[in-house]
Amino acid sequence: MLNYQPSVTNSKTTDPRFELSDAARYFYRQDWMVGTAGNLSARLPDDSFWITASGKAKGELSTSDFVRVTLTGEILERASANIKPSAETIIHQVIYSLFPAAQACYHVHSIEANLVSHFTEKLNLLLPPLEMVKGLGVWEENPQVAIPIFENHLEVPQIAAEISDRFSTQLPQVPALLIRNHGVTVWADSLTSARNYVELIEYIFRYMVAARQAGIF
Ligand SMILES: CSCCC(=O)C(=O)COP(=O)(O)O
Ligand SMILES: [Zn+2]
Repeated sequence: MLNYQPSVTNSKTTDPRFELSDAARYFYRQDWMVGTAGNLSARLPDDSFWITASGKAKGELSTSDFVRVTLTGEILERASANIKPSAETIIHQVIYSLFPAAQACYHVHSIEANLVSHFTEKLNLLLPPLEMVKGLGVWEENPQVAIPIFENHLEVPQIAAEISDRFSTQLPQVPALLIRNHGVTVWADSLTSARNYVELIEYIFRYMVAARQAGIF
């Protein structure tokens, strides 16, 4: 068992579960975490991470709706034995293992993410060269940025293995990936940045759907 001792137990400033719950509520209100959809996590100093428990309504999370797990998926802390970590925890494990600077990993389901996942059959989806792309860390004129797409296998470990395999040889241009017919996952060096990345990428997806309807992109 790894030792993680928050300086003040359940303090809003030190316990990331409060900020994760706030973010989930915000995403729920945007229709990006409808019902139980999506999962959010935050890494702790000992490399374990808090992740949303599986099947919880994301608009009304409390601190007991989280599970603390290791990078290998071992459960360290939970409110009760019947609470399970997100069914997609292994994807968060892969992201934290591949990207040591990642402090948060957010996964949401939006209608637009599912629509744009059909704009190509390839492994990468080209994003429009919008100013918003700068918010994802690409400061180029007319940026040609693509987001990696993965197939939505029934077995989540297969999705995670494909993410791990592909990213081990080719790093993505932006800290985001799309699972076809499923949703987007972003990671960042802070919880605030992860929330911003979700908003930015969802804005870009909304633009792509609207632009396609207008015959632009
Ligand atoms: C209704 S969402 C289906 C499962 C899923 O894709 C998801 O993001 C939520 O799963 P979790 O186990 O994290 O609640
Ligand atoms: Zn999901």
